[in-house]
Amino acid sequence: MCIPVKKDNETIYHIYLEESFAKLPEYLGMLGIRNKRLCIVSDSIVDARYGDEVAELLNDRCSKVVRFVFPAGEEHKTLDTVKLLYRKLIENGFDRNDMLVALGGGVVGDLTGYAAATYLRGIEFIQVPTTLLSQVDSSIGGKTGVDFDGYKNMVGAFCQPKLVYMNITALNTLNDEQFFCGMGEILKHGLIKDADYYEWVIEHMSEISERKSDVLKKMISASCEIKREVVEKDPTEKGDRALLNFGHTIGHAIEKLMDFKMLHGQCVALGYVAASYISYKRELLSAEEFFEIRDMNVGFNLPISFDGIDTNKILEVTKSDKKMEAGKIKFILLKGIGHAFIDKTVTDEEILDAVNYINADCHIMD
Ligand SMILES: NC(=O)c1ccc[n+]([C@@H]2O[C@H](COP(=O)([O-])OP(=O)(O)OC[C@H]3O[C@@H](n4cnc5c(N)ncnc54)[C@H](O)[C@@H]3O)[C@@H](O)[C@H]2O)c1
Ligand SMILES: O=C(O)C(=O)C[C@@H](O)[C@H](O)[C@H](O)COP(=O)(O)O
Ligand SMILES: [Zn+2]
Repeated sequence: MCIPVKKDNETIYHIYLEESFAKLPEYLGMLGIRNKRLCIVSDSIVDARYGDEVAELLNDRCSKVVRFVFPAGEEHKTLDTVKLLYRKLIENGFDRNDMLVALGGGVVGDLTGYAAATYLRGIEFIQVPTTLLSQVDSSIGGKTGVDFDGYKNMVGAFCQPKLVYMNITALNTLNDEQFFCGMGEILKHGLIKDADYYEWVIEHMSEISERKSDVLKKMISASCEIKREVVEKDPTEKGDRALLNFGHTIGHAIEKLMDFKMLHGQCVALGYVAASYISYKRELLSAEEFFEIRDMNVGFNLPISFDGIDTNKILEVTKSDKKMEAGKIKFILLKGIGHAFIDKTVTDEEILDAVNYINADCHIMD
């Protein structure tokens, strides 16, 4: 399956859904990519599983393959890691014609994309996403970047990949916690844009949890389509791309304050329960809709509460995220399932109330 992503009516890259890595050289060939130096960037876990296989496949296609591997985990999505990658590229004589290959989850993809955007003022890169989250979300749309002082994605650039190649069989080696993280962004896609898709995902909960490949294929391609449509219309987040940030305003604050012990997809899922709570209190969501959103997190092994962080601290960090405009937080709310909108009128009291709702230490959840 192939999904073209366009800019000004021209295809700028394709997203391929495959069942192995085998076709990667062929698609690179179709892009005219040959005799370049390639640097495969991976974290330690992905490199150990897939690094040799992918390097071997790419060997025939290029003049040199080097590998850059960093320790797995969000805490390594930093400028320090990017610096080590720049050094590796310089040591191996990488010039503007050469290319980076992001083989891994969203951490690898965001970091590699940022290095590609900045090394020699920009070289090409491709995304080979290996987690559910990166296949449905982070590999598409060209948001690249790293965290800074624990603040999420504070340093970054928009930089589009030349190709997104996903091997969905790689999802079989993901552990359950990481697999269900991807469901946070998938449920988000349904909640902000497509009520029918949201209901379809819920109806297929057991097949998804069992990782039935036909169902996963349908779900991944549907989510990729939703993300494609949003980023094509607004590639640099001047407007409606911000809808993809549903759940992230509070989610990013929790992620930081938990020192990345809670995973991105889990924090997003918690963040959208809080945002949905605000929507419910404003009577934009019915009680039935709100409780369905909350309870589906349980169904997909996603959290509905956290503990150990002060609610006021979350409000403070929320206000340091990127989504501030003229002192107001750009909040994403729902007006019914499938319809998200940007709202700049959410008050501190509403945020505190919503965060208290998901804060297990406040014991107000029924
Ligand atoms: N750029 C964007 O648009 C965008 C969108 C969503 C999320 N993100 C970012 O993505 C990151 C989260 O991505 P993630 O959830 O993929 O996390 P991740 O990259 O940390 O990967 C999760 C874990 O799974 C391991 N792993 C990866 N593929 C595997 C496989 N096939 N088998 C076994 N283990 C595997 C990794 O080594 C890692 O330990 C966050 O930094 C988030 O901010 C970016
Ligand atoms: O692609 C986007 O745009 C998104 O917002 C997707 C999010 O899932 C992703 O986590 C993104 O990195 C968050 O963007 P940020 O600008 O708030 O860092
Ligand atoms: Zn996200």
